[in-house]
Amino acid sequence: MRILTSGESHGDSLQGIIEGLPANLYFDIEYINHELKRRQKGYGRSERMTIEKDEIIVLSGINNCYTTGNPISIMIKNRGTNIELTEIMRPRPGHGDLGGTLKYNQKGGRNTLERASARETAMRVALGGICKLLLKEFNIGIYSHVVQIGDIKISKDIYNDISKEELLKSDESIVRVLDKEAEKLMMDKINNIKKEGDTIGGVIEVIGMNIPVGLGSYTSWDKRLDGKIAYSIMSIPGIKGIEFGLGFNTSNRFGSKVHDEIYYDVNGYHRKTNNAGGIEGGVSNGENIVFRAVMKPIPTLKKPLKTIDIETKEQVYAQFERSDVCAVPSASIVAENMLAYVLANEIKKKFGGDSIEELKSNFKNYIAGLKER
Ligand SMILES: Cc1cc2nc3c(=O)[nH]c(=O)nc-3n(C[C@H](O)[C@H](O)[C@H](O)COP(=O)(O)O)c2cc1C
Ligand SMILES: C=C(O[C@@H]1CC(C(=O)O)=C[C@@H](OP(=O)(O)O)[C@H]1O)C(=O)O
Repeated sequence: MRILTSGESHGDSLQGIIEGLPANLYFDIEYINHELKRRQKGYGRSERMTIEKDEIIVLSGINNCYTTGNPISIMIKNRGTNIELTEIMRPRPGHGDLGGTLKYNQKGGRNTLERASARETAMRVALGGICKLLLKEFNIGIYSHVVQIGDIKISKDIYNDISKEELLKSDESIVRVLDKEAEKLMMDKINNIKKEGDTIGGVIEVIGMNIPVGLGSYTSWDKRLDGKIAYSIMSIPGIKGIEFGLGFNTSNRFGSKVHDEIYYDVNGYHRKTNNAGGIEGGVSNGENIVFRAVMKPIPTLKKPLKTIDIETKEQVYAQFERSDVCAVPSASIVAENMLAYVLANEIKKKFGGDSIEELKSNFKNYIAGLKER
């Protein structure tokens, strides 16, 4: 399976293609549009999110609401196109403006901004939403929540014992946080930072549930599941790091307090802890896949940082255009859908099949075989 996106932030539309989905999968447009709505929410976003009403238009690959096995192409119309697209001569530190201008031999940063912008992540969520539809056929669910904004953290380390029902409640919070007290503090923080003309980042946690053992492989470096997930998550604009399970905290514990001991009962192998975040040796181990990712503060500051005018080489202040102050909650939805893409790809790779019926039958055989092992 593969996905491809195109389109500029303030152009007519975003376009996307997904290739390799099995035939006969119910193509639930409402579900995909709901994912798009979830990405548009979040405290600290700019007025652009009140202008955009992200919905997909299907161009090809679907017949009577079912996939055909053909590549699927979709489009999302941009509404926020009526701004003056001035050249960016005062590149913003932290954004792609300067690097893109130099690399592509441009006059300024406009063409870079248009594509480096996280507007593109709307299409990724639509394509990832299609992947979520495939995963739902296997009862695999992907959830997320925000665990930190600036220096405000949720009070409880909950990744090990949280239920799907609890996680779904993050959709009810405008910061996507499950801790009411932290929610208030985070909103205050975002308000204060906005008043100061500054921006703020944070940390998200993403959890994949009901993952079968055996996705990914250690046989070659580029087949490792954690590597593939890390790549997809690090590709989200603004994401600066990812850790699986106990992650960076494995460094300050002994092995006996890190590795998840193995047990067996009528349901097969299982663990009582999940410090590995569901992946060992580059292969899913049947526990939840759990990772956290950190997003840096938004680079466009109302009170701008120093930069150089590309034309005059004078020391000036960076350009300011309408901008988010915090987009961490939205990034968590993008991350969910990037994970969906990686997992759907792995399911397709491991179980094969050109129709959903064939894929499910192969999956069922594998799961039945595991019970005898
Ligand atoms: C959902 C989302 C919304 C964003 N909104 C803005 C924004 O309004 N202004 C901005 O300067 N950066 C915004 N960013 C972040 C930039 O796109 C990002 O920092 C930039 O592309 C450079 O990131 P990189 O160095 O990680 O590639 C947003 C990111 C995401 C994921
Ligand atoms: C448009 C989206 O995010 C945009 C991402 C973004 C950036 O620089 O990354 C800059 C802003 O765009 P604008 O300058 O038009 O206000 C955000 O609104 C979106 O998430 O759909």
